[in-house]
Amino acid sequence: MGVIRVRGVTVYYGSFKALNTVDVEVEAGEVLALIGPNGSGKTTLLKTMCGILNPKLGAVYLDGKEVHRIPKMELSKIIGYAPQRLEVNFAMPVLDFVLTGRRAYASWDYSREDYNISLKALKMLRADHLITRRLDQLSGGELQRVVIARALASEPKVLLLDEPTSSLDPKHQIEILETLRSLSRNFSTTVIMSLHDLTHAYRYADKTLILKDGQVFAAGRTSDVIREDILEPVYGVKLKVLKEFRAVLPEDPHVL
Ligand SMILES: Nc1ncnc2c1ncn2[C@@H]1O[C@H](COP(=O)(O)OP(=O)(O)OP(=O)(O)O)[C@@H](O)[C@H]1O
Repeated sequence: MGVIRVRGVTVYYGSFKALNTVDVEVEAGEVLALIGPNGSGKTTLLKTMCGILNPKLGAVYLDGKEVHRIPKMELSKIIGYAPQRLEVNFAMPVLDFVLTGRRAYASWDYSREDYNISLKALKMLRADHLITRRLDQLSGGELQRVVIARALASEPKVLLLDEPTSSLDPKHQIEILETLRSLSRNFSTTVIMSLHDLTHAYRYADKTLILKDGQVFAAGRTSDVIREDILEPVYGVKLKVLKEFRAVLPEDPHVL
């Protein structure tokens, strides 16, 4: 459970083609990094994978079933999505918000188990001290951890995360990436995340997909894809892949 196959997916916003015949396969328990410049289609691909957007051509399959044919409630138990931007009532208390990740399980009210699982998700994200706060009282990084906790609260087989580390300090970045990796290794959770930090992709992803202008520029095992000759034409900057540190850095033009 948790196998994702994206086949020939083409997505339009009006007449603009945001994704063009994208193919990718992710096995259960794998971590896939989606990388590429701003506007290359990462968010669009994540939203298509979780059924928010409909492809004009092609399809996304989850364990062999077309995602758009799976009833929304059933799908929300299998796929957890942590968006980059939230569209919610920001006056909502943190715990109530995380509990919405359990909506598909609740009958008419949340059970003790729903509360316990939500609290466990907040603990995993080191955010349980925030349960009495409201969303509008949180810092950017605190809110980001709470949003990821909600995605975890549905105990999904597939986790889709849109730039999960973008607002976090280095310690919380590493903690979240380690948590995601341990979910993949220990519970076979499939993790698909868009990232701008190429070092994070290099260190934490089994596979990497590079998007450029809505098309797959390169895809495969991360060590085969994170290469200077592949990344430089995508980003249009000189980059150094430091294998011994498993890091990717822009070259400093001021160092001769
Ligand atoms: N609702 C929309 N209507 C029209 N165009 C859109 C919409 N959402 C995104 N786009 C366009 O589709 C393209 C892909 O956007 P997307 O958000 O998927 O890129 P991204 O790779 O996630 O970018 P970023 O790294 O900046 O978050 C961009 O050119 C964007 O302007």
